[in-house]
Amino acid sequence: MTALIPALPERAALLLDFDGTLVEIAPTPDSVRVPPDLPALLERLSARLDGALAIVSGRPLRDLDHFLPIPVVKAGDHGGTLRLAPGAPVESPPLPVPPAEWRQAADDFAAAHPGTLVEDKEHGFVIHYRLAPEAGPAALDLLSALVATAPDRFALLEARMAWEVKPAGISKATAVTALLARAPFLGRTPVFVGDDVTDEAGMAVAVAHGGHGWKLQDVFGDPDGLRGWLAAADRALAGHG
Ligand SMILES: O=P(O)(O)OC[C@H]1O[C@H](O[C@H]2O[C@H](CO)[C@@H](O)[C@H](O)[C@H]2O)[C@H](O)[C@@H](O)[C@@H]1O
Repeated sequence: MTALIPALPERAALLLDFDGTLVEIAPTPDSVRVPPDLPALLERLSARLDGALAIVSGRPLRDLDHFLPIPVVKAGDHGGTLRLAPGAPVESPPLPVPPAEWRQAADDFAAAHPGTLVEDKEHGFVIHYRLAPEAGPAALDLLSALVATAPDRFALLEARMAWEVKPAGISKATAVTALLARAPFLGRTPVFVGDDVTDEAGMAVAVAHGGHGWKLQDVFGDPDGLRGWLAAADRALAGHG
């Protein structure tokens, strides 16, 4: 696999998904393990790319700050939020909040389906069924019925062993488009790496800008393979490649 991995293009901009890409999938959202040397590696790479490295995730920014407490560009909430630097204002279009009854219905669902759990986001929520796979179809039925009552405002997103209610009209394409329009990303060759269907919109924008959309499993195999490649890119950019 390693021999086939492409090199980082000249004057690249790196756009990296988090769950399942930079870190291995864990049983629950809170139990993700970040390798101790990953934050420093990402911070170094960002500096070597003049800041043109962004984490582009479905997670809220607060989660990204918790797992990666480093000053790199972060886009969260599947394109709903963007922050160019720590302490910088969070850029976000006006987004709807799901009705309280929807959120209550998700709690009721979790109570009735042991092993499932509900993850809250400011403008949506997720039903995770990784620990109760048999509940996946029922979660889909519930959430698609809810979203069908307000399709102009909300959309249902399939994630890995999870279904998410999120605002309609935003995606990782939103975040990547916004980033590539401004410095330090503007004019660079974007490389988006992700593992999930939710990443495909971001990959498509990178390709449309003359760059690459790399599916983790196809190019790197697993997050460990990607981290090794990032470390090699770091050494190459430092002139020790
Ligand atoms: O865009 P990403 O950074 O890939 O985030 C996508 C979602 O990831 C998280 O859920 C997934 O990862 C969990 C931890 O490994 C796993 O337990 C779960 O089954 C996966 O679906 C996160 O919880 C979501 O908020 C993100 O949208």
